[in-house]
Amino acid sequence: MPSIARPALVARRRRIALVLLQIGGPDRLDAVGPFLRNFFSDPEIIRLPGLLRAGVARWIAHRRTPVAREIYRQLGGASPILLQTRAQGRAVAAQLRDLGEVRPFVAMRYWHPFAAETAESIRAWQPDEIVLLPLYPQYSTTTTRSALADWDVAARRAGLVAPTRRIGAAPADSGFIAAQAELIRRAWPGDGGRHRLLFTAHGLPLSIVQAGDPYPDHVRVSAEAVVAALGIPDLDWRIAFQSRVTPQAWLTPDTEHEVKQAGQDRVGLVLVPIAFVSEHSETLVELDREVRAVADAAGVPSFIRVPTVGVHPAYVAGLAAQVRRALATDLLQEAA
Ligand SMILES: C=CC1=C(C)c2cc3[nH]c(cc4nc(cc5[nH]c(cc1n2)c(C)c5CCC(=O)O)C(CCC(=O)O)=C4C)c(C)c3C=C
Ligand SMILES: [Fe+2]
Ligand SMILES: [Fe+2]
Repeated sequence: MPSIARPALVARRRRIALVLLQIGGPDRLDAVGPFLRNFFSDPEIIRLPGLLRAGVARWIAHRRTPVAREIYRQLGGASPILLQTRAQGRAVAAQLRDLGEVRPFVAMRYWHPFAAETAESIRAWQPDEIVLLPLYPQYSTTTTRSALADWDVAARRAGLVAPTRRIGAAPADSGFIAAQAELIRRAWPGDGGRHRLLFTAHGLPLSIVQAGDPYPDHVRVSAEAVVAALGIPDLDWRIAFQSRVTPQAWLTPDTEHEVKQAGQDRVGLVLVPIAFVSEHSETLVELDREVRAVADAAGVPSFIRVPTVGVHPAYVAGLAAQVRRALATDLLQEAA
């Protein structure tokens, strides 16, 4: 018997676009210059009026380009951040299948895929709802607020009309903390020597902190939650800040300073990159090569760098739970 085509009676499943927001990184060496110009043109990063900012951005980017090119050359010419962010998106979406068709998208702040490109792809897919998930455990005006503002412009230009929910920072999210603590336990040396746990977070110019940025407080909240989860009696732990890239005063203590201090104190170091959730130039080059070389020169007896949470099941489960909570929130309530 020939089969007879039947009209589709199945209701269309709820379509949810899950948008992961991240910094982004150059995908080839020639992209390093334009990537840095985008970085320093962000009004949240260089807080000067338009024309002046454009000039300063070009100047700082020009000065930084040779250093950054060398960093990305050591990574094989490109940042691995996009591949990892995509893997995180797939992992979170896979936990949300019962909600409907959840499709992960990535919008990067300073390199492709830009928010404008992602917003166009989302418009073509016509979701019923959109959830914005900034991949910054600690809120900063320079990261979270900048990414959300960038998204808003892109979404308006693309004519996105689907209801949109945004997930806030969760520096003590139980999944993030459990994942980080588990990775530390796994890396902790069993040699009986003296060790110091050093939480290292991306730094911030002091002027931005003095203008009210809550980032250093959030970093402390994350570190204290991890220390509590570890439950190691008399644990020697500290927080430091890395990645100073402009001549202004930045948050202290500086990571390299703390590494030299560990050399003087003759304690081994276990470094935890607490503000990054994937591997990229800041971890693979700055920590694993540059900071490690400082530790060797300072006579630090042992140096261990804990991996970032990546697609750790506890972290992914924590993110999925945040998405569920956001979707269950009344949009009016969210706007309030
Ligand atoms: C004034 C400059 C910068 C501020 C403020 C800043 C804040 C900030 N950044 C991250 C996370 C990442 N930054 C990364 C690289 C990077 N950051 C800056 C400058 C500032 N960041 C530059 C110029 C660069 C490029 C690399 C370099 O020149 O050293 C990255 C890695 C990107 C990649 O390689 O894929 C991340 C991630 C946070 C969390 C943060 C504020 C809290
Ligand atoms: Fe940065
Ligand atoms: Fe850096």
